[in-house]
Amino acid sequence: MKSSYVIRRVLKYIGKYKFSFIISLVLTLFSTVCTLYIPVLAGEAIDMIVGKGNVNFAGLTKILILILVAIIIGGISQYFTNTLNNRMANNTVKDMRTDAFNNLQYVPVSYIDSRNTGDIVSRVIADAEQFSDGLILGFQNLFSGVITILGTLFFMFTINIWLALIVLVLTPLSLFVSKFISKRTYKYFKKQSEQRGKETSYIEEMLSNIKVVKSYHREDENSENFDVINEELGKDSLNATFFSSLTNPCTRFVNSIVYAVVGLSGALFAINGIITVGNLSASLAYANQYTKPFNDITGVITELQNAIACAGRLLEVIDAEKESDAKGQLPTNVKGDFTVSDVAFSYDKNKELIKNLSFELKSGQRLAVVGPTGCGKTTLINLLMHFYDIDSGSIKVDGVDINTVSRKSLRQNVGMVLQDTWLKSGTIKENIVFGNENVTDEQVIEAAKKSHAHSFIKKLHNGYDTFIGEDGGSLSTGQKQLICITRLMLSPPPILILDEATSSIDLLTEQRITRSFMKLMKDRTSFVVAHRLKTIVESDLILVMKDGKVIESGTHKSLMEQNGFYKELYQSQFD
Ligand SMILES: Nc1ncnc2c1ncn2[C@@H]1O[C@H](COP(=O)(O)OP(=O)(O)OP(=O)(O)O)[C@@H](O)[C@H]1O
Repeated sequence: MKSSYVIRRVLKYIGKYKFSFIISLVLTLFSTVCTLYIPVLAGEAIDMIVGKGNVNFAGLTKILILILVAIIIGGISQYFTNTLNNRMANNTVKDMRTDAFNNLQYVPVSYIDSRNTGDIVSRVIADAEQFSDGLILGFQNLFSGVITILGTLFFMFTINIWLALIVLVLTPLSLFVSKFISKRTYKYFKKQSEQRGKETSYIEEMLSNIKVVKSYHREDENSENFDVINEELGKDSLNATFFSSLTNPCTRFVNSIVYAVVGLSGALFAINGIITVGNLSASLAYANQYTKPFNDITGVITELQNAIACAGRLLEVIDAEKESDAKGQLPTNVKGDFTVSDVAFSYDKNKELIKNLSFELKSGQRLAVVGPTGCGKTTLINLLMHFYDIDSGSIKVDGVDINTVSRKSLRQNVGMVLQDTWLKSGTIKENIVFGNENVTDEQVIEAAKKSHAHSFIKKLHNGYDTFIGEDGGSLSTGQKQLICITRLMLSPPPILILDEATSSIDLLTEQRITRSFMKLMKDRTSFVVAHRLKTIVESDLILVMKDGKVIESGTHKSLMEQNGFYKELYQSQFD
């Protein structure tokens, strides 16, 4: 994404808070002018103290009151500016995060499938956070820095044109030093955060695979790999700290040069009566703080460049193209007749996967899809659910092409139980009633009894009120599937899809799942992706797939009689 485009888009988001933005700018102007005016007042005060017995107390009191007022107004303005800036930056980032998350709900499944989930999460969380930090710093330092430099020069020119010119001539030195330091500091801080990211993901990867690590005796090698990453992080952190700690001494050094030159020339002017002692003192005060805003501005500019890069990554998620959808609706009482005609589909358009797929399933019938791993069973489910668009052919439900109806209208008629179950963190009951909130406790228990989940749920320490963490917590794969089946049992849709759990579940739970799903499937059109063939012998139609193609189809009996791949597969599981 081009920086100019990102800036335009970000300004559009900030535009929503333009009222706060304008107030913040006005308050910054107030606080900076107040701060800059204090040396002038202090100079005037000094000029009122001429010598012993020659002090203008009345004028001095007035000036001291003015200084106090300037300090109070400056302080209050700064407090409100900071509050407004923080609120604006947080709200802008909050709006962008909301847009990104909302857009992710509507992007095609292929968008998520083809990307690293960790990367998407990092864009919405970490990049947004860095963008917010950059924005706050930008709001706070950029405008005030510019006003401080212009204000300082303005006040100095009004005090004495020659002293002001000396400061102006020394400006490039301030610019050069601050640019030199901030460039290097930024470079090493960036390397440090990249390296930190690497170290975090390495630790995460090793801890989440600790059993594999131990079973392959990789402990020592892992420690060595970690040492290399850690060493690199140490070096980058040291460099970053070194350059950032140079900021203060270098700023002071340049300031001291400006201060010394202004002090020396000012003293000569004062001796010759060109300026007063008060004016000299005011000029010295300005010279003393002249370099700081240059540091602030250069720091902010590098920080803003980083923030723009982060905003660009976030905007890519916000702008990701939404899935197109048809407007049509399926009839209200879907029967569940399926006609799949000559369907072709591939994820990678150069690598053919499903071709010439055709079958017909009448309402209430059961279809089982079997075949070796990677043959395209889950892909077929993806197509039936319209998660992916087919390349050619047609899929019709009750005679209506699914391409002509909205995805929601299709999916609300389909209940799915996948191997990767989706459970939210909450109680068992909350997970069962999900999407069906108006049901009673009795209905929940009745559904759980039907799905054979009741017996294990009641043994949990808090029964239906047991809290399960994200992704089912400590429940087994089979138990999670039983909860999902119970969820469907509460109000079963006319079409069902079950991707059977693999060998990771015990035989008893598997039998329970099969029994409960059989109950659910009664009189409903259902698709079962079968891994264990004995569960599908009673299916009305069995599709045997290999390399994306249906190589055999029929009932269990007819397929066994064909003496082909199915028979081989079936026998291999029982021999
Ligand atoms: N999102 C995707 N993008 C690209 N290729 C994919 C994607 N999903 C699956 N594939 C590929 O498509 C082929 C079929 O995969 P699919 O998941 O349908 O197999 P499967 O029969 O369900 O396998 P299993 O029994 O192991 O679950 C495989 O070669 C797989 O690598």
